Amino acid sequence: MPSSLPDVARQQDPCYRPLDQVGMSGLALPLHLDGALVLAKADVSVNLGQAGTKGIHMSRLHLALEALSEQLLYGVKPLHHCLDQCVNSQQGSADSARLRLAFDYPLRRPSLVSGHRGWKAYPIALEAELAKGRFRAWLQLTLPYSSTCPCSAALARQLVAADFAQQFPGSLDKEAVLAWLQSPEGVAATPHSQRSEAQITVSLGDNLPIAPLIDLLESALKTPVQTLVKREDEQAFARLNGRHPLFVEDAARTLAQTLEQSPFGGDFRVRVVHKESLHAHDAVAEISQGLPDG
Ligand SMILES: Nc1nc2c(ncn2[C@@H]2O[C@H](COP(=O)(O)OP(=O)(O)OP(=O)(O)O)[C@@H](O)[C@H]2O)c(=O)[nH]1
Repeated sequence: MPSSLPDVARQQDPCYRPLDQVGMSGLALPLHLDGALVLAKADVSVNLGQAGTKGIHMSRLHLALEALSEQLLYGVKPLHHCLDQCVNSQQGSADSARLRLAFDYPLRRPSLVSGHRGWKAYPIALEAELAKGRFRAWLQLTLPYSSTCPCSAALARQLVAADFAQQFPGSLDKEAVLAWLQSPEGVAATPHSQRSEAQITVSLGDNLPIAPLIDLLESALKTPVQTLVKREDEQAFARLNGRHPLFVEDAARTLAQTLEQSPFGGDFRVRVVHKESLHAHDAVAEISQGLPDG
């Protein structure tokens, strides 16, 4: 860099106090993640621990991110190396760095029974910090799923049973029952169900198990939102919702137990949000182990 150029960021003055974090936010960064090319929004920063220094070498953080985008991310090591570069590039004025990479992770999901499949994008964030030599990383992911209210399901069944008894006293003519059930006045009640979200944070070891974690948690929830649906798939989905109704308490406990019993079971935080079709508000629940509440 020609030394003739003014370098305002390097000005020294006793009035310049240390800063907790200085860096860049919202930088567009393509990432190569185990077979998927994603476009991330990157936030990166270092602390400015040296009093009397005006600014950091901002471009050097950018250079570290550019180097990260050229690597294959099969684990968290490249994140550690990137943060190392950010700290070391500041010539002793920084001893910690933070990184957040937020992106949509595409996965092709099979239909329930029809043999088709469709893409789904999962909101993911990778967070990492290097603080005085200690590296830690976390994976945040959001899983959309369907939740059918267990109480509403029981109330609906009671109504349908009562209508049945009234409609078909004594005999049970199967054909007649089916015709009635398919008629507009046949199904007197359906439980309320709604789009719901599981917001999961897990601490990471060396690996970056995004797809395996999604598979594990979706199979635990039983009713993830679907991609390509034929009528046979929709009927199978109706059966799954009927068989596995979920309060927010059930969803939070199921996900926490699944994480505890899995290889990913380090520190975690589970927050579930049911965007209730019964209310104008959401039902929420949270459980965490080793991580601060959200
Ligand atoms: N520290 C800092 N730099 C900023 C800010 N906004 C823009 N920049 C610019 O970031 C550019 C790159 O910063 P540097 O890394 O210092 O660039 P450089 O000095 O040419 O490169 P090095 O010699 O490697 O430091 C400079 O032109 C700064 O003016 C800011 O808010 N803080």
